[in-house]
Amino acid sequence: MKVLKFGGSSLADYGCLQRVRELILTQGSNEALVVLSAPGGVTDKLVELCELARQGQAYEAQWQALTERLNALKSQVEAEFGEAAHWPDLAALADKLAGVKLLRQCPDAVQAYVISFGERVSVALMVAMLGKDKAHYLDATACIATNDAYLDAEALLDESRARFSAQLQAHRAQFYIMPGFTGSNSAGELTTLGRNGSDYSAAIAAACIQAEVCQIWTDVDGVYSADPRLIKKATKVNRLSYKEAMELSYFGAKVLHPKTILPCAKTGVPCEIKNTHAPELPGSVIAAQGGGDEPVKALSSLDKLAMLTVSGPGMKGKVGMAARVFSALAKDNVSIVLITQSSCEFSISFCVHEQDLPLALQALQSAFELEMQAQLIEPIEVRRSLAIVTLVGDNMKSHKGLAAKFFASLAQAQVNIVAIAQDSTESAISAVIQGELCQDAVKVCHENFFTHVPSIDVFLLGCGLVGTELVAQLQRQQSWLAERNIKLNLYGVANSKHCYLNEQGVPFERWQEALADASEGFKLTDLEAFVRRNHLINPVIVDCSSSQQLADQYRDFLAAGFHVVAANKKANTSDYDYYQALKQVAQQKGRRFLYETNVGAGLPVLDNLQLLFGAGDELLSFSGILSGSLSYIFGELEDGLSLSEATAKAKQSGFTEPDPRDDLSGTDVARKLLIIARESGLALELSDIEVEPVVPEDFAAGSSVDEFMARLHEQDGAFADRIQSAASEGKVLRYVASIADDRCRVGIEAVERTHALSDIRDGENALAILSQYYQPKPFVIRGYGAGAEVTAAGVFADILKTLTR
Ligand SMILES: NC(=O)C1=CN([C@@H]2O[C@H](COP(=O)(O)OP(=O)(O)OC[C@H]3O[C@@H](n4cnc5c(N)ncnc54)[C@H](OP(=O)(O)O)[C@@H]3O)[C@@H](O)[C@H]2O)C=CC1
Ligand SMILES: N[C@@H](CC=O)C(=O)O
Repeated sequence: MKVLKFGGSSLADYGCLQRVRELILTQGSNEALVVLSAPGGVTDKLVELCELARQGQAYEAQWQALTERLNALKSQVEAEFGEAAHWPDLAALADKLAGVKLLRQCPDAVQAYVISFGERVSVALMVAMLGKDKAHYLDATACIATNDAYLDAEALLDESRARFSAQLQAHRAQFYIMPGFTGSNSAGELTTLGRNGSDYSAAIAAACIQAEVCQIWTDVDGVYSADPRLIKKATKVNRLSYKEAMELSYFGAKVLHPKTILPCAKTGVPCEIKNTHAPELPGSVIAAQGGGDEPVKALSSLDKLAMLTVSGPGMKGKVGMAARVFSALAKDNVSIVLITQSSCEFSISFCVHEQDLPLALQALQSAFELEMQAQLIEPIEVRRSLAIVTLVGDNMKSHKGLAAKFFASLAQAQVNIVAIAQDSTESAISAVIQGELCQDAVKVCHENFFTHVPSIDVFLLGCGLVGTELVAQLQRQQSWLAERNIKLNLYGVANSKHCYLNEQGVPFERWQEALADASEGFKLTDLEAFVRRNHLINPVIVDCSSSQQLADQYRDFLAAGFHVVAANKKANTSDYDYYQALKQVAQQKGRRFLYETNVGAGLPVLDNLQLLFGAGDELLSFSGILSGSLSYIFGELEDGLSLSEATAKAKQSGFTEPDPRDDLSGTDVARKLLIIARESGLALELSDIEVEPVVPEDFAAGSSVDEFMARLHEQDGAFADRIQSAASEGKVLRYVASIADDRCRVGIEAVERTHALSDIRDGENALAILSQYYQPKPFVIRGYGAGAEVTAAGVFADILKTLTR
């Protein structure tokens, strides 16, 4: 025989009742024992009425409304099925409430009687709907034997088994319909099994009759990998072990009452969670073997907790202290959710439900009064508003690194861990955290443990030449990314005046219009709020501006939990302390600071240097052409173009800096050389680089970019002479950067036509690195070192690197 249990949400109105009737009838000619909760909301209302009556307040109007609701259901059922419902005695219930109001007292036994009324109503209605020839009203008080706790009774399985057997034999029927939530003590008085105790009733029944299955019908598809109200991407878990289900329900999973599993586990009856509204879907099966290879099945969270710490010199090495702590709490019926003890035995910490905190404190203070007076025990420390996040999975024991991943995920969510606990079977690992961060913690942990598509959440600052090309590449590469199982979201774009953020992602087709319409400029606090609101776990700020003001904020970006990807060279060429600080804060925060495009645009220059020098190599000397624009300009000069014409063409081709004076002054090359020097271990400042500008410093100063470009032809003559004179010696001019003998220099050099650098033009860069390992022939990198496309591609590659640590 099967046991089927239907919860309150499945019985809320007449339509629901009909659906349940049909589901029962799908059993065909098979017998079934059906356990029913009260119609949705009825038990809560009865509890409220009891409380109002106990306080001597008016409850009558609400009572009236409740009885009207229930009587309306009864009339509907009787009219439809022509069968009189075996209606519970509402008048007796009204008398009880009146008595409570008169006495201003509500003994537990009375309360149990009142609040269990709804279940009897459900059963009366369902028996009438199924017909008395088929269905029998199975009296739960005659079947479930419990202890004397009227409001949170424990079932006595052996005695209940005998009672069930007798009752089923005495009343033969196809369907036994039994009210959930109730039993009776040895005196025959009605007891209740704790809130939502109907699941427990069903499990007890299933265990007692050794049912083939205990089906819990509810309003969700089964047990989820996390609370689906919190986590949109939560998925149904098909199969769990009893242990996994117990851990989950104990630590907050709402779908099952914690006490439900034990009777099933004891007798090996499988338990199945199914959705009344989608009965065709397979539910979640809970059985002896959880099955599946996944190490973590689900995660749950429990909030509104407080942690108490008992500590002091009197604790250390003293036998029986823990026992005294816990028996003091047990005496007052305080349930302990989680316990941890310091390894030096100096303190014991444990969590209780916040509602139990006053009782727990009082119990401990009176138990340790003398020790406290003697200062052997310190005043009990209390931390309120805590939560527990728990990972559950039987297979965790055979996998390494899960705890590390769990704690790293909590760190990623910026959550501080207050305490941790793991049971010795390694089926559950729990962290106590601040309650207000519980949702963040669950979201990040779920993303890391269950979402197998890693995501990168990009905010692009600077949408000029490089930034615009980057957006185009992000759009173009979406399917390439999807094939590689990567979700790359562009959530924000900003220029110097506007910042556009969109929780659905920036629309690729009209991002420029959206940005132009945005009213506010970029503020880090807005991005932080956005990330928090949307629970993003891999946010990346991409700087494709040349703004010093943004570069100065990288430390804050990293500290706020963003990765930083920079095409902008200004942070790495700020003072050396800042350059160092950025690396440190990135390391501390577990975030990446990536800037491959700072030197050689898309060429893999800095990655290679970091690999070489990170593996113990040492730089001996360096020489190369580091400027795409100057490589282009000097090549064009060789072909007969003037300096002003060549510069205009370089600018048009996207090789120059936003302000071409940065190139012609040698500053941009000096920045790149400084970065190479720093990456090689030299603690230099920008002022340490000797710079020979292409055009005199005073010529470049004080005008706008347009004015400068308009006047540049004034330098054409002098430059033509220089080219001419080099040519007469069979040489060409190149803008060369070098590090040799602790001297860093950038400037114009006349090189033989046979020299390797004479060939470098058209925007190409070339770098020759002579090192301990690479000598006498240098390690050489060559390729296009400027231009929107290669630079954006380099930025793109850096963005992808944020997925790896
Ligand atoms: N071109 C190349 O080959 C390479 C370039 N780079 C680097 O890439 C960066 C971008 O170059 P490029 O695209 O040519 O520059 P652009 O001048 O074309 O674009 C710069 C962008 O940055 C924006 N911006 C400026 N200040 C801010 C701010 N405070 N907040 C947000 N956005 C801001 C500008 O906004 P607005 O339009 O409102 O002024 C503009 O959108 C530079 O640092 C450059 O050195 C690196 C390697 C190679
Ligand atoms: N303006 C720069 C662009 C890359 O950093 C150059 O000319 O190389």
